[in-house]
Amino acid sequence: MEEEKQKIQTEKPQITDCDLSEKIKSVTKECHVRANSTELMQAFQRGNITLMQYKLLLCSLYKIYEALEEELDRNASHGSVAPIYFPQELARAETLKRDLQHFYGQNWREEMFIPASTLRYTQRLREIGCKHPEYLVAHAYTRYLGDLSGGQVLSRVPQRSLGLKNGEGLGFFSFPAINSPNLFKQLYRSRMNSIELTETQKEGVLEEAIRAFEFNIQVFDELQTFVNISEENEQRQRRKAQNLKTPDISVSQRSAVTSSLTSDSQLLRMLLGACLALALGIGIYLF
Ligand code: HEM
Repeated sequence: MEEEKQKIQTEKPQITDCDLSEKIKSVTKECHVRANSTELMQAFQRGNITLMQYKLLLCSLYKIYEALEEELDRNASHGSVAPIYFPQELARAETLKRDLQHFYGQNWREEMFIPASTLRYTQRLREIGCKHPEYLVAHAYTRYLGDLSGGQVLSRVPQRSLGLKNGEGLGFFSFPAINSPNLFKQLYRSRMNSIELTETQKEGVLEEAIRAFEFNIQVFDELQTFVNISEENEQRQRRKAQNLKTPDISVSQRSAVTSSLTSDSQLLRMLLGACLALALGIGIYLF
Protein backbone atom coordinates (compact mmCIF):
# COMPACT_ATOMS: atom_id res chain seq x y z
CA MET A 1 0.00 0.00 0.00
CA GLU A 2 2.74 2.46 1.02
CA GLU A 3 4.77 1.45 -2.01
CA GLU A 4 1.80 2.12 -4.33
CA LYS A 5 1.16 5.50 -2.67
CA GLN A 6 4.81 6.42 -3.01
CA LYS A 7 4.93 5.42 -6.66
CA ILE A 8 1.82 7.50 -7.40
CA GLN A 9 3.11 10.53 -5.48
CA THR A 10 6.51 10.35 -7.19
CA GLU A 11 4.94 10.03 -10.60
CA LYS A 12 2.38 12.84 -9.89
CA PRO A 13 -0.36 11.77 -12.31
CA GLN A 14 -1.98 14.84 -13.90
CA ILE A 15 -4.71 13.28 -15.99
CA THR A 16 -6.32 15.51 -18.62
CA ASP A 17 -9.05 14.99 -21.23
CA CYS A 18 -6.46 14.42 -23.97
CA ASP A 19 -4.76 11.64 -22.03
CA LEU A 20 -4.93 8.11 -23.34
CA SER A 21 -6.56 6.86 -20.10
CA GLU A 22 -9.43 9.35 -20.41
CA LYS A 23 -9.87 8.90 -24.14
CA ILE A 24 -9.92 5.10 -23.88
CA LYS A 25 -12.51 5.24 -21.09
CA SER A 26 -14.70 7.58 -23.10
CA VAL A 27 -14.54 5.66 -26.42
CA THR A 28 -15.34 2.35 -24.71
CA LYS A 29 -18.20 3.70 -22.55
CA GLU A 30 -20.93 2.41 -24.85
CA CYS A 31 -19.29 -1.04 -25.22
CA HIS A 32 -18.89 -1.25 -21.46
CA VAL A 33 -22.65 -0.81 -21.07
CA ARG A 34 -23.24 -3.51 -23.71
CA ALA A 35 -20.77 -5.88 -22.06
CA ASN A 36 -22.58 -5.41 -18.74
CA SER A 37 -25.91 -6.16 -20.42
CA THR A 38 -24.90 -9.56 -21.83
CA GLU A 39 -26.89 -12.45 -20.35
CA LEU A 40 -23.77 -13.87 -18.69
CA MET A 41 -22.82 -10.60 -16.96
CA GLN A 42 -26.47 -10.07 -16.00
CA ALA A 43 -26.44 -13.47 -14.27
CA PHE A 44 -23.41 -12.26 -12.30
CA GLN A 45 -25.14 -9.02 -11.38
CA ARG A 46 -28.31 -10.83 -10.31
CA GLY A 47 -26.08 -12.98 -8.12
CA ASN A 48 -27.14 -16.35 -9.50
CA ILE A 49 -24.36 -17.78 -11.61
CA THR A 50 -24.42 -21.53 -12.27
CA LEU A 51 -21.42 -23.82 -11.96
CA MET A 52 -21.49 -24.45 -15.70
CA GLN A 53 -21.46 -20.71 -16.48
CA TYR A 54 -18.60 -20.10 -14.08
CA LYS A 55 -16.43 -23.01 -15.25
CA LEU A 56 -16.89 -22.15 -18.93
CA LEU A 57 -16.02 -18.51 -18.26
CA LEU A 58 -12.82 -19.56 -16.48
CA CYS A 59 -11.83 -21.74 -19.47
CA SER A 60 -12.11 -18.83 -21.89
CA LEU A 61 -10.46 -16.37 -19.53
CA TYR A 62 -7.53 -18.77 -19.19
CA LYS A 63 -6.97 -18.89 -22.96
CA ILE A 64 -7.31 -15.09 -23.22
CA TYR A 65 -4.85 -14.33 -20.40
CA GLU A 66 -2.45 -17.01 -21.57
CA ALA A 67 -2.20 -15.28 -24.98
CA LEU A 68 -2.21 -11.74 -23.54
CA GLU A 69 0.46 -12.47 -20.95
CA GLU A 70 2.70 -14.39 -23.34
CA GLU A 71 2.60 -11.41 -25.73
CA LEU A 72 3.20 -8.91 -22.92
CA ASP A 73 6.18 -10.99 -21.70
CA ARG A 74 7.65 -11.23 -25.18
CA ASN A 75 7.31 -7.45 -25.67
CA ALA A 76 8.19 -6.48 -22.08
CA SER A 77 10.95 -4.10 -23.15
CA HIS A 78 8.95 -2.49 -25.98
CA GLY A 79 8.43 1.25 -25.39
CA SER A 80 4.63 0.92 -25.37
CA VAL A 81 4.55 -2.14 -23.14
CA ALA A 82 7.29 -1.51 -20.55
CA PRO A 83 5.37 1.25 -18.67
CA ILE A 84 2.28 -0.93 -18.20
CA TYR A 85 4.11 -4.23 -17.63
CA PHE A 86 3.14 -5.41 -14.12
CA PRO A 87 3.38 -9.23 -14.18
CA GLN A 88 3.88 -9.51 -10.41
CA GLU A 89 0.76 -7.54 -9.61
CA LEU A 90 -1.57 -8.47 -12.47
CA ALA A 91 -0.73 -11.82 -14.11
CA ARG A 92 -3.85 -14.05 -14.19
CA ALA A 93 -2.97 -17.12 -16.27
CA GLU A 94 -1.30 -19.04 -13.43
CA THR A 95 -4.13 -18.39 -10.95
CA LEU A 96 -6.68 -19.35 -13.59
CA LYS A 97 -4.78 -22.59 -14.15
CA ARG A 98 -5.14 -23.42 -10.45
CA ASP A 99 -8.86 -22.57 -10.52
CA LEU A 100 -9.33 -24.88 -13.51
CA GLN A 101 -7.40 -27.67 -11.79
CA HIS A 102 -9.74 -27.29 -8.84
CA PHE A 103 -12.83 -27.79 -11.03
CA TYR A 104 -11.58 -30.22 -13.69
CA GLY A 105 -8.72 -32.05 -11.94
CA GLN A 106 -5.39 -32.95 -13.53
CA ASN A 107 -6.87 -33.41 -17.02
CA TRP A 108 -8.17 -29.83 -17.06
CA ARG A 109 -6.60 -29.05 -20.43
CA GLU A 110 -8.49 -31.87 -22.17
CA GLU A 111 -11.72 -31.03 -20.36
CA MET A 112 -11.82 -27.36 -21.34
CA PHE A 113 -14.48 -26.04 -23.72
CA ILE A 114 -13.17 -23.15 -25.83
CA PRO A 115 -15.66 -21.40 -28.14
CA ALA A 116 -14.64 -20.10 -31.57
CA SER A 117 -14.95 -16.47 -30.42
CA THR A 118 -12.31 -17.07 -27.73
CA LEU A 119 -9.97 -18.52 -30.33
CA ARG A 120 -10.50 -15.45 -32.56
CA TYR A 121 -9.74 -13.20 -29.59
CA THR A 122 -6.49 -15.06 -28.81
CA GLN A 123 -5.49 -15.04 -32.50
CA ARG A 124 -5.86 -11.27 -32.52
CA LEU A 125 -3.70 -10.97 -29.39
CA ARG A 126 -0.97 -13.06 -31.01
CA GLU A 127 -1.20 -11.05 -34.21
CA ILE A 128 -0.82 -7.65 -32.54
CA GLY A 129 1.92 -9.03 -30.28
CA CYS A 130 3.90 -9.55 -33.50
CA LYS A 131 2.76 -6.66 -35.68
CA HIS A 132 1.58 -3.89 -33.32
CA PRO A 133 2.85 -4.35 -29.75
CA GLU A 134 1.64 -0.80 -28.97
CA TYR A 135 -1.94 -2.09 -29.25
CA LEU A 136 -1.38 -4.51 -26.36
CA VAL A 137 -2.07 -1.64 -23.95
CA ALA A 138 -5.69 -1.57 -25.20
CA HIS A 139 -6.20 -5.24 -24.35
CA ALA A 140 -4.33 -5.07 -21.05
CA TYR A 141 -6.43 -2.04 -20.04
CA THR A 142 -9.72 -3.72 -20.99
CA ARG A 143 -9.08 -6.87 -19.02
CA TYR A 144 -6.95 -5.81 -16.04
CA LEU A 145 -8.70 -2.54 -15.20
CA GLY A 146 -12.04 -4.31 -15.60
CA ASP A 147 -10.91 -7.03 -13.17
CA LEU A 148 -9.78 -4.39 -10.69
CA SER A 149 -13.07 -2.48 -11.01
CA GLY A 150 -16.39 -4.32 -11.49
CA GLY A 151 -14.59 -7.65 -11.15
CA GLN A 152 -13.95 -7.02 -7.47
CA VAL A 153 -17.68 -6.61 -6.76
CA LEU A 154 -18.56 -9.63 -8.91
CA SER A 155 -16.08 -11.88 -7.09
CA ARG A 156 -18.57 -12.44 -4.25
CA VAL A 157 -21.15 -13.94 -6.61
CA PRO A 158 -19.57 -17.34 -7.40
CA GLN A 159 -18.50 -17.63 -3.77
CA ARG A 160 -22.09 -17.17 -2.58
CA SER A 161 -24.08 -18.88 -5.31
CA LEU A 162 -21.74 -21.87 -5.75
CA GLY A 163 -20.82 -22.19 -2.10
CA LEU A 164 -17.08 -22.14 -2.84
CA LYS A 165 -15.09 -22.31 0.37
CA ASN A 166 -11.58 -21.18 1.39
CA GLY A 167 -11.13 -19.27 -1.85
CA GLU A 168 -10.97 -22.55 -3.85
CA GLY A 169 -11.74 -21.92 -7.52
CA LEU A 170 -11.82 -18.17 -6.86
CA GLY A 171 -8.15 -17.28 -7.36
CA PHE A 172 -8.93 -15.31 -10.51
CA PHE A 173 -10.51 -12.49 -8.52
CA SER A 174 -7.75 -12.07 -6.00
CA PHE A 175 -4.75 -9.79 -6.52
CA PRO A 176 -2.57 -10.45 -3.46
CA ALA A 177 0.17 -8.05 -4.63
CA ILE A 178 -2.28 -5.13 -4.87
CA ASN A 179 -3.38 -3.57 -1.60
CA SER A 180 -5.55 -0.85 -3.02
CA PRO A 181 -7.14 -1.46 -6.44
CA ASN A 182 -8.03 2.22 -6.69
CA LEU A 183 -4.50 3.43 -6.07
CA PHE A 184 -3.16 0.84 -8.45
CA LYS A 185 -5.60 1.94 -11.16
CA GLN A 186 -4.36 5.52 -10.75
CA LEU A 187 -0.80 4.35 -11.19
CA TYR A 188 -1.76 2.27 -14.22
CA ARG A 189 -3.56 5.20 -15.86
CA SER A 190 -0.58 7.48 -15.35
CA ARG A 191 1.69 4.84 -16.89
CA MET A 192 -0.66 4.52 -19.85
CA ASN A 193 -0.48 8.28 -20.32
CA SER A 194 3.32 8.21 -20.31
CA ILE A 195 3.44 5.97 -23.41
CA GLU A 196 4.69 7.93 -26.40
CA LEU A 197 2.43 7.39 -29.37
CA THR A 198 1.94 9.17 -32.69
CA GLU A 199 -1.59 10.37 -33.44
CA THR A 200 -2.08 7.43 -35.82
CA GLN A 201 -0.90 4.96 -33.18
CA LYS A 202 -3.15 6.57 -30.57
CA GLU A 203 -6.13 6.21 -32.90
CA GLY A 204 -5.16 2.58 -33.49
CA VAL A 205 -5.01 1.93 -29.73
CA LEU A 206 -8.48 3.47 -29.22
CA GLU A 207 -9.94 1.34 -32.02
CA GLU A 208 -8.24 -1.72 -30.55
CA ALA A 209 -9.83 -1.04 -27.15
CA ILE A 210 -13.28 -1.05 -28.75
CA ARG A 211 -12.32 -4.29 -30.51
CA ALA A 212 -11.19 -5.77 -27.17
CA PHE A 213 -14.62 -5.06 -25.64
CA GLU A 214 -16.34 -6.52 -28.72
CA PHE A 215 -14.29 -9.71 -28.40
CA ASN A 216 -15.36 -10.00 -24.78
CA ILE A 217 -19.02 -9.49 -25.68
CA GLN A 218 -18.79 -12.17 -28.38
CA VAL A 219 -17.18 -14.63 -25.95
CA PHE A 220 -19.86 -14.01 -23.30
CA ASP A 221 -22.65 -14.41 -25.86
CA GLU A 222 -21.24 -17.63 -27.31
CA LEU A 223 -20.66 -19.14 -23.87
CA GLN A 224 -24.22 -18.28 -22.83
CA THR A 225 -25.66 -19.81 -26.00
CA PHE A 226 -23.74 -23.00 -25.24
CA VAL A 227 -25.02 -22.97 -21.63
CA ASN A 228 -28.62 -22.45 -22.79
CA ILE A 229 -28.43 -25.32 -25.30
CA SER A 230 -26.82 -27.65 -22.72
CA GLU A 231 -29.47 -26.80 -20.14
CA GLU A 232 -32.30 -27.37 -22.64
CA ASN A 233 -30.79 -30.75 -23.55
CA GLU A 234 -30.46 -31.68 -19.90
CA GLN A 235 -34.11 -30.79 -19.26
CA ARG A 236 -35.20 -32.82 -22.31
CA GLN A 237 -33.20 -35.83 -21.08
CA ARG A 238 -34.72 -35.48 -17.59
CA ARG A 239 -38.24 -35.32 -19.04
CA LYS A 240 -37.52 -38.37 -21.18
CA ALA A 241 -36.26 -40.31 -18.16
CA GLN A 242 -39.36 -39.34 -16.15
CA ASN A 243 -41.65 -40.41 -18.96
CA LEU A 244 -39.99 -43.82 -19.06
CA LYS A 245 -40.69 -44.31 -15.35
CA THR A 246 -44.33 -43.11 -15.42
CA PRO A 247 -45.59 -43.39 -18.99
CA ASP A 248 -47.64 -40.42 -20.06
CA ILE A 249 -51.28 -41.07 -20.98
CA SER A 250 -52.53 -39.66 -24.25
CA VAL A 251 -55.83 -37.75 -24.60
CA SER A 252 -57.53 -40.64 -26.47
CA GLN A 253 -56.42 -43.10 -23.78
CA ARG A 254 -57.80 -40.78 -21.09
CA SER A 255 -61.21 -40.46 -22.87
CA ALA A 256 -61.37 -44.25 -23.29
CA VAL A 257 -60.97 -44.56 -19.51
CA THR A 258 -63.73 -42.00 -18.90
CA SER A 259 -66.13 -43.63 -21.33
CA SER A 260 -65.45 -47.07 -19.90
CA LEU A 261 -66.17 -45.71 -16.41
CA THR A 262 -69.40 -44.19 -17.70
CA SER A 263 -70.57 -47.44 -19.31
CA ASP A 264 -69.61 -49.43 -16.18
CA SER A 265 -71.75 -47.23 -13.97
CA GLN A 266 -74.65 -47.47 -16.45
CA LEU A 267 -74.42 -51.27 -16.31
CA LEU A 268 -74.47 -51.17 -12.50
CA ARG A 269 -77.55 -48.94 -12.50
CA MET A 270 -79.36 -51.39 -14.87
CA LEU A 271 -78.48 -54.38 -12.66
CA LEU A 272 -79.73 -52.61 -9.53
CA GLY A 273 -82.98 -51.74 -11.33
CA ALA A 274 -83.49 -55.37 -12.39
CA CYS A 275 -82.86 -56.64 -8.84
CA LEU A 276 -85.35 -54.14 -7.42
CA ALA A 277 -87.99 -55.13 -9.98
CA LEU A 278 -87.42 -58.85 -9.22
CA ALA A 279 -87.68 -58.26 -5.45
CA LEU A 280 -90.90 -56.26 -5.93
CA GLY A 281 -92.36 -59.00 -8.21
CA ILE A 282 -91.57 -61.76 -5.68
CA GLY A 283 -93.03 -59.61 -2.87
CA ILE A 284 -96.30 -59.05 -4.77
CA TYR A 285 -96.53 -62.76 -5.69
CA LEU A 286 -96.05 -63.89 -2.04
CA PHE A 287 -98.47 -61.29 -0.79
C1 HEM B 1 -21.24 -7.27 -14.62
C2 HEM B 1 -20.44 -6.64 -15.36
C3 HEM B 1 -19.64 -5.39 -14.99
C4 HEM B 1 -19.81 -4.48 -14.01
C5 HEM B 1 -20.85 -4.45 -12.93
C6 HEM B 1 -18.76 -3.50 -14.17
C7 HEM B 1 -18.59 -2.40 -13.35
C8 HEM B 1 -17.57 -1.49 -13.45
C9 HEM B 1 -17.35 -0.38 -12.56
C10 HEM B 1 -18.23 -0.03 -11.38
C11 HEM B 1 -16.25 0.26 -12.97
C12 HEM B 1 -15.63 1.47 -12.34
C13 HEM B 1 -16.00 2.70 -13.15
C14 HEM B 1 -15.20 3.87 -12.74
O1 HEM B 1 -14.24 3.76 -12.00
O2 HEM B 1 -15.52 4.93 -13.24
C15 HEM B 1 -15.76 -0.44 -14.12
C16 HEM B 1 -14.66 -0.09 -14.80
C17 HEM B 1 -14.17 -0.80 -15.85
N1 HEM B 1 -14.70 -1.91 -16.43
FE1 HEM B 1 -16.36 -2.83 -15.86
N2 HEM B 1 -17.99 -3.85 -15.23
C18 HEM B 1 -18.49 -4.99 -15.75
C19 HEM B 1 -18.03 -5.70 -16.83
C20 HEM B 1 -16.93 -5.34 -17.52
C21 HEM B 1 -16.43 -6.06 -18.65
C22 HEM B 1 -17.05 -7.33 -19.21
C23 HEM B 1 -15.32 -5.41 -19.05
C24 HEM B 1 -14.40 -5.74 -20.19
C25 HEM B 1 -14.19 -6.90 -20.65
C26 HEM B 1 -15.12 -4.27 -18.19
C27 HEM B 1 -14.09 -3.37 -18.28
C28 HEM B 1 -13.91 -2.28 -17.47
C29 HEM B 1 -12.80 -1.37 -17.56
C30 HEM B 1 -11.69 -1.43 -18.57
C31 HEM B 1 -12.94 -0.43 -16.55
C32 HEM B 1 -12.02 0.72 -16.22
C33 HEM B 1 -12.61 2.02 -16.73
C34 HEM B 1 -11.63 3.15 -16.47
O3 HEM B 1 -11.49 3.52 -15.33
O4 HEM B 1 -11.02 3.60 -17.43
N3 HEM B 1 -16.12 -4.24 -17.28
N4 HEM B 1 -16.58 -1.52 -14.39
